[in-house]
Amino acid sequence: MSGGARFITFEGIDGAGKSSHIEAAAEWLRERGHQVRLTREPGGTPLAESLRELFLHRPMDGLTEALLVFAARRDHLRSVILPALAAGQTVLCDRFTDATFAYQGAGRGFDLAQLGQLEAWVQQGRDPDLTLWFDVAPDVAAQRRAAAREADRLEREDIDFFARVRSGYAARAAAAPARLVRLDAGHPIDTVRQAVLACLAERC
Ligand SMILES: Nc1ncnc2c1ncn2[C@@H]1O[C@H](COP(=O)(O)OP(=O)(O)OP(=O)(O)O)[C@@H](O)[C@H]1O
Ligand SMILES: Cc1cn([C@H]2C[C@H](O)[C@@H](COP(=O)(O)O)O2)c(=O)[nH]c1=O
Repeated sequence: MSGGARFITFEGIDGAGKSSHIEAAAEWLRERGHQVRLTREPGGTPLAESLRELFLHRPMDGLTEALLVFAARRDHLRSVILPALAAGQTVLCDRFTDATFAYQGAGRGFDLAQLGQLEAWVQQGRDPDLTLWFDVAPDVAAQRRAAAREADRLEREDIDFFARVRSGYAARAAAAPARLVRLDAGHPIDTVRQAVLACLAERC
């Protein structure tokens, strides 16, 4: 195993296709000697999974959303992510704090400086080493979601909301270009998978 990125997050608007690629990424890394821990946000611990259920299905405002995801993240970090990294594992996480800036920040209009304070307080500098941002047009993502499943509370938001969330990801990518890699998720799924594996080959 080479000594590259070990905390890797997968991001994008709902329906971009990121979850479709995490298992293949894990398999590719395992074949190269990594011990892989797969997890997700909100969630990843019993407490955080309980918060996820509330988050996805109960009505609440943007501040409550932000506080809930950071509470879940605190439990997830201390119980799962940090111990796994300390044990030398590679952590693949389906969403992390970029999602909070994109959804609660750009999507809901929550104050970005306040989100930055929560980020610093909860993470104490532990950012992902690498983030794969699956970028796709909101109308394409909406078609994929409609064909795949029933919408949860967030997925019932309109196209304008997802356009703002997408712009939130673009802003995060512009602010951290060495960490956040944009993949064009509008391509066919096999093409996207090749791009994911090429990125891992370069960075892990
Ligand atoms: N490149 C692609 N082209 C066409 N369909 C795709 C592509 N990638 C994924 N899909 C399909 O789109 C649907 C949504 O994919 P997936 O659940 O991976 O998205 P997601 O970004 O993880 O969404 P969410 O974050 O809301 O869970 C699935 O039915 C999946 O098979
Ligand atoms: C971490 C995080 C997530 N969200 C939103 C994004 C999605 O709509 C859901 C999670 O569903 P998924 O199918 O597991 O992707 O939660 C958010 O708004 N803020 C966050 O910080």
